[in-house]
Amino acid sequence: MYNLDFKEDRPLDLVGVGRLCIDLNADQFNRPMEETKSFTKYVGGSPANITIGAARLGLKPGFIGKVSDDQMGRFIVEYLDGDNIDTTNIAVDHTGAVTGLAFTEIKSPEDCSILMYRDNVADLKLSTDDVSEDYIKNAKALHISGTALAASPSREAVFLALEYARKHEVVVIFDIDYRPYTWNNDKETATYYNLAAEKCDVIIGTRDEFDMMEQFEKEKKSDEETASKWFSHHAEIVVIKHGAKGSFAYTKDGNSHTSGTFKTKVLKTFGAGDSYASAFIYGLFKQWDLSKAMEYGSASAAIVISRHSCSDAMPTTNEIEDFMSKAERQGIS
Ligand SMILES: Nc1ncnc2c1ncn2[C@@H]1O[C@H](COP(=O)(O)OP(=O)(O)O)[C@@H](O)[C@H]1O
Ligand SMILES: O=C(O)C[C@@H](O)[C@H](O)C(=O)COP(=O)(O)O
Repeated sequence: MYNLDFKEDRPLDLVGVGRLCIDLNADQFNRPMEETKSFTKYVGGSPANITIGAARLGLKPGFIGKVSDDQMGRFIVEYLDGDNIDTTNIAVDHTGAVTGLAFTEIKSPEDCSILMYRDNVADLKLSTDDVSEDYIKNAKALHISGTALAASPSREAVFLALEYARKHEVVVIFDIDYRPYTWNNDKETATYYNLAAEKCDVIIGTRDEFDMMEQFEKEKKSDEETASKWFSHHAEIVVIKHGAKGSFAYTKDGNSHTSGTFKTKVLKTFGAGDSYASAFIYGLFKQWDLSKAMEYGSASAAIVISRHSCSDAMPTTNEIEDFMSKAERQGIS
C-alpha cells in the first residue's frame, strides 16, 4: 500500500495549479490540419482537464491559475463554475496576455498532434501574489502541472505553492506534463522539473517524460530505477505510463503494480493522460489499492480517447463503471 495522508477535515479535495487554456479540436478529422475548415472549442490545459475530471467523479476541486481578461478567460471560469470547481483563486490578467490555444490535428486515430499557440499566455503570468497560503492549507491535495514551471513568474508561483503545501501537509501530486513548445532548452527543463519533483508525494508521467527529467543521470533508467530515485526524495508513489501498452506504478514500500488497457474505438489519443490521471487520483482519495486506481484511470482514458474532446469528455463514475462492465480488457504489453 501507500502512505498518503489526506486531511479529511479540509473543504477542498484537489487544487490544480497551472494552465487554463482552450482546445480547438479539428471537426474534420482523419486528415492533416491544413485541410481542416472548422474546430470545436473546449476548455483545455492539462491541469484544467484533470481538475474537471476530478469534479466529474465527485471530488471537490479548486484551482490556482490566471486567465486572460476577455471572452476566452470568462468562458473558462464559467465552465469550471458549472462543474462545481472553486474558482475563487483564479486571477484575471490585466497586462493584455491571451489564452493559450491548443489546435489538435487528428490525421488518424494513431497519428494525432497538437499545435500550441503559447506566446504571451495568461497562465504563465501566474505570480506568487496569486498564491494564497490559506487556500492551499484548506486543501487535501495539490496537483501541479510541470508546464507551469516553464517561465517566470508562473515558475516561482509553483515553487511557493509547493512550499505552502509542504508546510501544511498537503499531499502534492506532480503530473510531469512535458510540452516542449513552452521551454527554452532541455537542461533548463530538467533542472526545474527535478527541483519540483523532489518535493512531491506522487509523480505521474510517461517513460519519455521521466527520461527527460532524468537526463543528467549517467544512463537511462528502468522504471524500477526511476521509482527508486524518486523514493529517495519525497515520493510515495511513482506512476509510469506507457501509452497503449498500459501503465506501471510503484510504492515506497517496494510493491509494484501494472495495469493493461481497455479495448476502445480510438478517435484521438490525446486526452489519455489527463483522464487517466483524474481517475487514478480519484482512486487515491478513495484509498483504493493501486491496481484498482490504475484500472479506473485506464477505463477513463479509454472513454476519453474515443470521444472528440478532453474536458467535455471526462466521464462520471457511472460512465466508468458501466464501461468497465462491458469493455474488453487488454493485458500489459
Ligand atoms: N490506444 C489506447 N487504447 C486504450 N488505452 C489507452 C490507449 N492509449 C493510452 N491509453 C491509456 O491511457 C493511459 C495514458 O496514456 P499515455 O499515452 O501513456 O499518457 P499521455 O497521454 O500523458 O501521453 C495509458 O496508461 C493507458 O491506460
Ligand atoms: O494541455 C494542453 O494544453 C492541451 C490539452 O488541453 C489537450 O487536451 C491535451 O493535449 C491532452 O493531453 P494528454 O491528456 O496529456 O494526452
